[in-house]
Amino acid sequence: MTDPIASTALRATRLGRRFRSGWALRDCDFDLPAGRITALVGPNGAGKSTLFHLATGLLRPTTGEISVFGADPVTAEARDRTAFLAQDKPLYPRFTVDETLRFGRELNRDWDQATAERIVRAGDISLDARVGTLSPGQCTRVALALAFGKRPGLLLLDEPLADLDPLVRIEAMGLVMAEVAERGITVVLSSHVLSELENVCDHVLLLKHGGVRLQGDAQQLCDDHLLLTGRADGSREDGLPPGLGGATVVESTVTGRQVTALLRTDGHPVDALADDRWVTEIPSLEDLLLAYLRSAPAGTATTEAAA
Ligand SMILES: Nc1ncnc2c1ncn2[C@@H]1O[C@H](COP(=O)(O)OP(=O)(O)OP(=O)(O)O)[C@@H](O)[C@H]1O
Repeated sequence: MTDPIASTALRATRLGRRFRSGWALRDCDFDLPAGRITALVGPNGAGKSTLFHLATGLLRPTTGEISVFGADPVTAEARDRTAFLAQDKPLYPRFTVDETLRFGRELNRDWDQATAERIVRAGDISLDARVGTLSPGQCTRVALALAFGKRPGLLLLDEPLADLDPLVRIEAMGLVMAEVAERGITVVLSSHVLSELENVCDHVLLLKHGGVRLQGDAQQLCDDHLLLTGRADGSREDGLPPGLGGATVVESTVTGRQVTALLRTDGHPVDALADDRWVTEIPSLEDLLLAYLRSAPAGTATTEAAA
């Protein structure tokens, strides 16, 4: 039998963090599987950065616990295995690239100089260049070289590509994915660009108002839902037909006479949708995440002005 602790990279139990302004995270329970790429999604202020800071030991929980491969994030064991990259990459502009990598080598016992140099050289960046003279895309590459040079088991990426133009962004994402695939690194990636997550992530953690709203295997979550369109039924306010059985309405929008809805069915057939008035399909990951991000608390419908 697999050891559930060994196969879990990041685990939170009743995790909460309060600031003066209130709770940033509250009562969060989740397990992020090792060797997978998790999309960490949530609206502004949902608590994503707070979660990264708790996972790296930069912040301590107010309540509950968080562990990295079973260890407290402030321990050397956890720190050695974790690399963290945020949008504001903490590089010293006066250092050369070579000095920056030397800094990484001195701070990390298990440093992989060959990988770090390869990542830098692949971007045509001279080791003698001063960091302050590099473009944002080149700085990202150097920051990624530092992160991968650490040989991390867990790579935490807090919107590290947000300031890059689309082409550089695609290139940087390609670099991350190639390195991750080669080494079986666990990744938690936060991004507001949902279309980008679809191709790279196979697990999902969606936060809203400081709580876990959705989590699980990305494909399974899509399979557990139905995207539905059809002519609004007059018998319910949300335009959906009566008799949806055990299905939960995540979001429904009535536009004119048309209703679009996302239902959680957990794979069970819904008889009320069997007739040809309704078109149903498995949602894409982007459709699924958007519906949960937009949705009011369970069961509330939104009605848009008639077109
Ligand atoms: N150091 C801090 N001091 C006080 N409040 C904070 C601090 N850090 C975060 N918060 C508050 O905690 C809440 C969650 O913030 P957090 O930055 O974790 O959200 P986020 O999901 O990363 O948002 P974004 O997508 O905008 O980056 C917000 O209300 C924020 O104002």
